Amino acid sequence: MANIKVLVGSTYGNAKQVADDCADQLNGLGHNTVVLEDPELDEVVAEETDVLLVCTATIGLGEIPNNLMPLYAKLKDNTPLMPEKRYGVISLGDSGYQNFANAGKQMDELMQELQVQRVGEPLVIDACETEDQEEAASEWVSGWAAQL
Ligand SMILES: Cc1cc2nc3c(=O)[nH]c(=O)nc-3n(C[C@H](O)[C@H](O)[C@H](O)COP(=O)(O)O)c2cc1C
Repeated sequence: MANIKVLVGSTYGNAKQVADDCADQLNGLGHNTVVLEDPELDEVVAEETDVLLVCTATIGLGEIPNNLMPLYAKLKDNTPLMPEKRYGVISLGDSGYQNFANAGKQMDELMQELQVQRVGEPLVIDACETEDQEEAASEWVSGWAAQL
């Protein structure tokens, strides 16, 4: 079973809610999952961290939410390579905006840069089209967790 850190990027609470539900689900499957609302670099690079699950909304003009931005900047600056870790991405957005789900794309690119191994395809949840975001995430997590 894996030690999973959920890296949340949330302004209004949607992504946080999805992250909490996913953590419950993963813990129910026997994993050790912790949701980090203000993730620190140390917690992410820690040896005991096996898997990173990014769960972020997009804000502003396609930006990473304020609570996740410090980690993004530190990872960019320090570029700690983590080829032994795995990750997945849940990206919340609204296709009514120009830079649809851009924060999830940025986090995905960063993880690739840091050589973290991606598990599965990122899940993109469009607020315009998805009535039940938690349910969409839950279905995705089932498939994702099976690949861990
Ligand atoms: C002021 C504002 C700006 C937003 N900008 C974008 C954007 O550029 N791209 C996008 O895909 N979604 C954008 N969204 C939609 C949010 O990502 C979406 O509503 C998400 O579910 C919010 O999650 P949160 O409650 O965790 O912050 C924006 C929403 C607001 C309120």
